[in-house]
Amino acid sequence: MTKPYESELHIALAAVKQASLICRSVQSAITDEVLEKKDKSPVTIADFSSQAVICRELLQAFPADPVIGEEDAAELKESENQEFLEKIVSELSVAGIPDTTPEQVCSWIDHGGAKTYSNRFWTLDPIDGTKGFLRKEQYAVSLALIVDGKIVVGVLGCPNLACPEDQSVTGTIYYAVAGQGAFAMPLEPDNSQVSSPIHSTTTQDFSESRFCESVESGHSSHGHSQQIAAQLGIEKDPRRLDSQAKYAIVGQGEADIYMRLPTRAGYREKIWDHAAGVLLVEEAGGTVTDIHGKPLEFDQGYELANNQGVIVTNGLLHPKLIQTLKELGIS
Ligand SMILES: Nc1ncnc2c1ncn2[C@@H]1O[C@H](COP(=O)(O)O)[C@@H](O)[C@H]1OP(=O)(O)O
Ligand SMILES: [Mg+2]
Ligand SMILES: [Mg+2]
Ligand SMILES: [Mg+2]
Repeated sequence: MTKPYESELHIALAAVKQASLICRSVQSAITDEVLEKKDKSPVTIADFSSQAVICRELLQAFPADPVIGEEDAAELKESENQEFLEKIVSELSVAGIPDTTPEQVCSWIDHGGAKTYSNRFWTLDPIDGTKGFLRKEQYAVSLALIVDGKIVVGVLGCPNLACPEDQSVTGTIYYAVAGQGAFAMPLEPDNSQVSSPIHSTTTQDFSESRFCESVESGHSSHGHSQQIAAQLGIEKDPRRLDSQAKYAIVGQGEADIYMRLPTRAGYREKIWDHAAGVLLVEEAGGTVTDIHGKPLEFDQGYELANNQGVIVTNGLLHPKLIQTLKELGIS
């Protein structure tokens, strides 16, 4: 008997793996090849290459499924970016992807251009933590399937994160299917037999807990997290790392808490920055809400329009943390 979403998981794992290996190869060679987006954030050859290969796989396997991805090919089609596009095409062709013409690559990328909610869709962040990628630190390739507003499959490729089972191996793929648990396996070699379950911690005492947060103080208020830590008696130094790798760190019990505290009231989190990570942590035994303690709503389009910030814990620490945010006037 097949398990629910078995074929979706199989395709998602293969796609994220392929993209993660391409990102890894671009990262080892990267110089200063960055395009600045309209919101001034960076995007690289690897972001576009990753979105292209994952959308190509999804298009072949599930042609009717929309993909709400972070990137689109509009800027790549501008003549001044022709050389940049050529580099993406060449990266994909070196990786053995057939039919790589500039037009085909743009059309794969634009397959990820859906922006509105539907009852079954994928959401994709081809590189989450592009700034971490450029610093040669942490980043993640993140893909999730959402059905009727619920995250049912989540796959997170973390090419620079040590494998929980064997710290000498760098590069881990995490995955979860709703109701089936959360797992980690090495990105290489290709052997899905070696996947092992991950679990969040059972820490109940804040003085023994560790939290993680973004490296970027513009993405999450470090001042507020320090205030919360002082109030709750958290003594350990926070771990700062880029991307949804933070969800993996809580999911595998290396930290008890991940705080993402709004820096400005108007910012709305994007679904592709959270979906895979949320399912991973929930299936590992943890809890995810916004700063008000409300569940994240993945049926609002490409943004978490009804939520502010994100709080992730092992579950046990959740109520007190949410209460403290309120008491300190942060939520
Ligand atoms: N003001 C902001 N608040 C929260 N997250 C942000 C903000 N600006 C950008 N981001 C997103 O944070 C993610 C990186 O997370 P982290 O800081 O935890 O590594 C990126 O996906 C980035 O989006 P984008 O990909 O558009 O740059
Ligand atoms: Mg992102
Ligand atoms: Mg991204
Ligand atoms: Mg980005």
